[in-house]
Amino acid sequence: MTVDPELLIHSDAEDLAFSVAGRFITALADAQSTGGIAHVVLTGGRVASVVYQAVAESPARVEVDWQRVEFWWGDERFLPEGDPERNETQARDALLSALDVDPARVHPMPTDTGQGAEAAAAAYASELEAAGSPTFDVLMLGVGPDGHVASLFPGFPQLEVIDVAAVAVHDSPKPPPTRVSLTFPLLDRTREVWFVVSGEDKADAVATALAEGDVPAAHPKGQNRTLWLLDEAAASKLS
Ligand SMILES: O=C(O)[C@H](O)[C@@H](O)[C@H](O)[C@H](O)COP(=O)(O)O
Repeated sequence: MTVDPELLIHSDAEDLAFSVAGRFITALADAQSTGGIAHVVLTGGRVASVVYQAVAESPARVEVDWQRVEFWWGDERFLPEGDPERNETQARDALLSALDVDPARVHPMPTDTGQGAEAAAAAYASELEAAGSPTFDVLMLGVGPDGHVASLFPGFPQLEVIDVAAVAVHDSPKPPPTRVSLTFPLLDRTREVWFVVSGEDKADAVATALAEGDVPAAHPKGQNRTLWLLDEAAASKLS
């Protein structure tokens, strides 16, 4: 059963980032209090990076046992290890390096070692299965101006894929061109889906998605909650 989206609108990008950081810490602490291990799915992009920084700098981070958090990614730019453009690199620099995480519980999508993005996607699907195909506690998503989420872009065939957990994406309209992404069924295998969106350039995509229009961001729904965590600029086209 999925529930209607909830909107929380913040004055600006900084207020949004600090609010999401606090919510993130609380959600992980709550998940640990009931289930022991918390599973979270990270996203890429500028807004996410600011949120990660705010988490890393928050005094409240001590509320979470970071050794008992499993970190997954919703998508990845398919690049060599350590490439600054990888979502993994961004998350390690802004968040993970500041926390006492268990390296065995950090699951980046494969780097480009010449094996191809299809093999990387299959390997990630296998890693998720080997981990017991967990339901994620929190899945964070940025939203593109075109309404993409993760690396699921409007009009791309990956939007229709429901029989595998992860797919390769080529010719992405957002560089770099080759990516790996979770599919919609995996994005929905989540207790709480959070869309974290800032900026006027996203306002049309936000309004279209919330009106159940034809954009990828209209699809992901949490099993318990779907939160749209916005700043006023991103919410400016909502009636
Ligand atoms: O690999 C990526 O770029 C992200 O996963 C992508 O889905 C991102 O979250 C959105 O494009 C929003 O990015 P911004 O926050 O930078 O606008």
